[in-house]
Amino acid sequence: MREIVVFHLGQCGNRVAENFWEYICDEHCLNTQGQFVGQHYLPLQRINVYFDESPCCNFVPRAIFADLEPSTLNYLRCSQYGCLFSPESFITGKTSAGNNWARGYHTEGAELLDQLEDCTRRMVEGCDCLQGFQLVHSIGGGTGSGLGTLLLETLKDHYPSKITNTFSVIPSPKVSEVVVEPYNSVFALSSMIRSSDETFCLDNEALYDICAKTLRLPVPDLDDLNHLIASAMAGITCSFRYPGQLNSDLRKLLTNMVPYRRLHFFVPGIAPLCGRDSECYRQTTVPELVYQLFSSSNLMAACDPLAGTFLTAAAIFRGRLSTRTVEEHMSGVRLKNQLSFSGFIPNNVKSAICDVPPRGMKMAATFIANTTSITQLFRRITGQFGTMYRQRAFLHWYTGEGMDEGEFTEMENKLSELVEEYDGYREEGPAKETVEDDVEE
Ligand SMILES: Nc1nc2c(ncn2[C@@H]2O[C@H](COP(=O)(O)OP(=O)(O)OP(=O)(O)O)[C@@H](O)[C@H]2O)c(=O)[nH]1
Ligand SMILES: [Mg+2]
Repeated sequence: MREIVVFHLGQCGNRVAENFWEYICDEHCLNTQGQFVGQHYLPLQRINVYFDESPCCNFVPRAIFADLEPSTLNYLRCSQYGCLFSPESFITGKTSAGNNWARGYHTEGAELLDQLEDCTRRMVEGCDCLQGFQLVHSIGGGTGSGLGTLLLETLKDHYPSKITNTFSVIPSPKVSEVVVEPYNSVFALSSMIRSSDETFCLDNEALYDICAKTLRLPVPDLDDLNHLIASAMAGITCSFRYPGQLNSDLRKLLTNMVPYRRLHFFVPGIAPLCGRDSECYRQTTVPELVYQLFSSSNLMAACDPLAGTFLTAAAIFRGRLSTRTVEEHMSGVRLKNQLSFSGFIPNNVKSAICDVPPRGMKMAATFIANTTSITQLFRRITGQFGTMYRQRAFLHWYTGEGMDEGEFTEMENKLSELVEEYDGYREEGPAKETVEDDVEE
């Protein structure tokens, strides 16, 4: 079996953990104790990807939870699924990194690294054939961002042949009022260009807009955002968890989605969109799912795909659907749409069907896009970074933890180079006439 070890770091990472594992347990028919209560064999077939089977025949998530402050982990332990997790996989410090990347990377966070490494080694030793690591964290704070960066770099050193995949929550002023988040984000992102192989950008800005505009929630809270994140993570990991051909493990995902090593920042999307307490607001059909997948209001990063070029894309449909209908509509989008797809990567839009729909739905779909329009998100963050840095604002919090000013410029430049690289692959959209011709056909 091809196992994955999952890390949840910091407040955000551990809050998302609660939703994610609840979702996964539900899909694989595990109760809150990790006992299998299903009727069929299918949910068990690849359960080893995310779970270890304990001697008492229950399944234990192969996950490690760490935070510099104890409260988040205590909360997770006391949650409905709290006793599912092994007590040995919880690692805490005494006080938070105070939204300071440098405290997570250089000082306080670094002190937890040994424990994290030990715990990882134990888990890896228990694996038959580890495929890689997944990290769930936010990049706006101190622990998930700073310790997360440090952990990714350490994993790359110790396990160079394994794949590192992150689910990274990008900060937005719509959700958080902490001013130094652009600093923390640029530091984390600039390291992740090398230390992560695949990054799913979960942008609080876009998630907030989905809640407020599409789901019409009057005051979206973090649980609402996390519900969307968990749905996307379940959809993305569905191809690892159920038998199938497309992107069936982390390496295949890498091969299909990353044409250039550094350009591995993906925009996920899901359809239909549902709130955590509400049924999906209408029945869907395949054409509608496809339409929604490609629309910017369903994407979980605030960027407009019309403004960029798709380098690669993958859509995973769930439910009992006809392959032909799905293929027809997917290729229809390519032809009839104003969207532009990279001309020099043939077959860069892939789709697959998993027979098992998410609980309570007839059909659903998840989208993963590697699009040059992700630069809109990077520009937003570097813009905020630049404004503060030119004024030398809040620098002492970082220099006090051992950073020097040169590092600020260096990391800002790394991210700007990445943006330029993406821009280099942007192509002009299809000419107006060809679009109209295709529609008439
Ligand atoms: N979507 C989502 N975002 C969150 C959540 N919790 C925090 N955030 C965002 O994450 C950023 C702050 O990071 P945290 O995860 O709270 O920080 P941390 O990793 O615990 O680090 P320190 O508290 O500084 O030690 C802000 O941008 C928040 O908006 C959550 O549950 N869901
Ligand atoms: Mg915290």
